[in-house]
Amino acid sequence: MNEVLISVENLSKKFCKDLKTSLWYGVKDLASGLSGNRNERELRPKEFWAIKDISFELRRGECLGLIGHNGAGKSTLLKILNGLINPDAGKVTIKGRVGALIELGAGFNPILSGRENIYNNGAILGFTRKEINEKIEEIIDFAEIREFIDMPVQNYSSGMKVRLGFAVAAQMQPDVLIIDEVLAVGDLGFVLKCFKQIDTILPKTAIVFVSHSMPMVSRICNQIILMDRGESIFQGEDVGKAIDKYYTRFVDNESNVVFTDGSIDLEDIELLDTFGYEKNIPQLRWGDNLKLAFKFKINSLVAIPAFHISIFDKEQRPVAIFEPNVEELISLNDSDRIEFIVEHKNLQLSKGIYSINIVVSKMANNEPLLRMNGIASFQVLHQTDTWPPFLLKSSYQSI
Ligand SMILES: Nc1ncnc2c1ncn2[C@@H]1O[C@H](COP(=O)(O)OP(=O)(O)OP(=O)(O)O)[C@@H](O)[C@H]1O
Repeated sequence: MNEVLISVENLSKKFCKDLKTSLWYGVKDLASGLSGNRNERELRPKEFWAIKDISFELRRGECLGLIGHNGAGKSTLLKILNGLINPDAGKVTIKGRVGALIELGAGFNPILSGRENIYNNGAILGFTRKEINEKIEEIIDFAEIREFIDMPVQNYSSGMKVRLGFAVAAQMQPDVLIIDEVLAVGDLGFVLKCFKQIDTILPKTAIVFVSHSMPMVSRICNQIILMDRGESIFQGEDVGKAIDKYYTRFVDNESNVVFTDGSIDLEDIELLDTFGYEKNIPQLRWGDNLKLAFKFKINSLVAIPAFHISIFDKEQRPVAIFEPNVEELISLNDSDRIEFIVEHKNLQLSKGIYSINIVVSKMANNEPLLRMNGIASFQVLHQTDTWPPFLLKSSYQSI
């Protein structure tokens, strides 16, 4: 087994909601610090735990994902790991060189050029000028900002700052690499390059990665801490389960009309032949048939409608679309309602929660009549924790 590079024991950090009180506590702590602060594990009025009792160990070759909603304490934990702030209680032990990409542009001196900043940051990481000289061309190439390398960093775009930051942090081959949400501002080409670089350095590095993008987290992390109000509410190597838990905190059952010309309204949608319910969300088992019953009310329809029904995952990425109807479902003069069932057999969406959007348009020219998001949600059940949107029924035979 590889050596432990990061060891965190019962780490806690409290903050105060009010600046004045915070300053007063600061003075008091300073005084009591001299005689030994005995209240470090207790909260005083207006204080709260930004980090509470977090413990973990990370070895070379491992990548820990820190996930949780806004304000959960992820960045605070990273800042403690990076030595930017001190914890109130607990202990952090880090071995080796630490590369960190924390806040956009943090760690850069804005009035210095990109090149000068590379030397500065390299020196902070503990490299000699000679070592940096050997690496600098690679860093500039990796960041793809050669044209701008002698321009002050304050004039860089946010993507350029991240490119430079990541290039320095990753090319210097640190033992520990700390990455906060920053990759979110890089363009796709750069993000792909970063992932490739992370894959290359990971065997020799321990990485702590904070992100709100679960596809990114599942792509690189082999263990997760799910945080909520400073505490770890899930911790372990079951990345799929952690992501599941993260998502179920954001179930949204509100449907909304994005566009309507008033000619047709959705009256009802129902999932048929469901397996069960959890918190009002109908459940299906993987491999079941997905059967949706729609009821529309016609107000003043003059054209034959086509129905485009699509399925979105929890990240609001479209994962599938039903073929639209090519024939009219009812002759328009017959009724003031359109009711139909649409069915897809043998659902192979992997486990997780999905939502449904619908667009009703004129069949002849696709002109929209009604567009609604989140008209229904459903959950697919399966015993294996998989992340990709499809789990394909498969058979294997040896040849
Ligand atoms: N210097 C500070 N003084 C007081 N409160 C702070 C300070 N820094 C952070 N906090 C508070 O600590 C809590 C945790 O913040 P933190 O930035 O760690 O959350 P996060 O999980 O990184 O959130 P996000 O997903 O939004 O980046 C928040 O309630 C925040 O307001």
